[in-house]
Amino acid sequence: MTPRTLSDLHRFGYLGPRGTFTQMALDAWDGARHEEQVPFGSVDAALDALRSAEIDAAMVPIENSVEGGVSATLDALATGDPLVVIGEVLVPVTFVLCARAGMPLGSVRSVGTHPHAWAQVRSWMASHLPDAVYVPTLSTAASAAALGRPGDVMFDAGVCAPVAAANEGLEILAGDIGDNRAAVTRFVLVSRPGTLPEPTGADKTTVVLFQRDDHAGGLLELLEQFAVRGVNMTRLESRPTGEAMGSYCFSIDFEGHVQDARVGETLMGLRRVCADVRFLGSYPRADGVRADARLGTADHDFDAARLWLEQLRS
Ligand SMILES: O=C(O)C(=O)Cc1ccccc1
Repeated sequence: MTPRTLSDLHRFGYLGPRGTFTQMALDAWDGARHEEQVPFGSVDAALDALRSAEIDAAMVPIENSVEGGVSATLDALATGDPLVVIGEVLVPVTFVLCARAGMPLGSVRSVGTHPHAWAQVRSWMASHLPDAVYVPTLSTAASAAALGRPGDVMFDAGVCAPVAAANEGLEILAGDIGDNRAAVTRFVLVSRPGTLPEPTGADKTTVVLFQRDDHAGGLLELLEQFAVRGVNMTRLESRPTGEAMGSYCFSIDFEGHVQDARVGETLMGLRRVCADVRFLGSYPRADGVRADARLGTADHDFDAARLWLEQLRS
């Protein structure tokens, strides 16, 4: 199979509608700015469209600096037909409270937004609208779109990005209502296997690990595969597999590219001790931070050790 390159991607799906933070991430991705952008109502819908080749790539939220992992994305990537991450984008998030014209802040009884946005404005809501009922929506921009449509809506106000409120001609009741001004969300660009970005020296790799069985030291056994090869992890989450109570898999990001010797050795070690290792891609880091190979873990150290062993054997 000829490997696809990033320039072969032309139809980009994203968690919509227009005005989501995910669309901002897609706009920030150079290769997508002048290509077709297709909004989807949910992360699952976007990833299903990718699996059925309706689109070439999909931008989805994966992690927030305040709220942690986006379970819908982590679970959709851990199961089903394989997909791979080919890039990441970091977007600072700023929330506004908006409503149809003529709705004073004091009359707001219910607020619609995405669960991750709600979690990030909880303190502001507790002090300004303590009795407001929360109504979950599929995205932040979906709450603004509902308020912008004629007819009844399920809530009085929405929490979204300023651009989503402007798109729908809504009034801003309060700006910058996030509890943590430094909140950043990480989005990943996902494609089908066959696209593997070249190593840059500042890369990340994502895997999901499924253990063989539950035993004392089982997690340690996985972690030591990274430790002994000097591979630094940047995210570790356990997610239920859904098979039985207490059955978990581990979703892990770590520094390095599958082409790096220490990453290759780590993956082989994991393959030996796990029931299954799902490779979810190697891709350039959004922050460009280069990984420092600890003494004895650079590519040439592994090459020299292999040569030494070959000499012993001959
Ligand atoms: O709903 C959106 O706008 C999204 O892109 C998902 C999301 C929600 C809250 C914070 C960051 C991303």
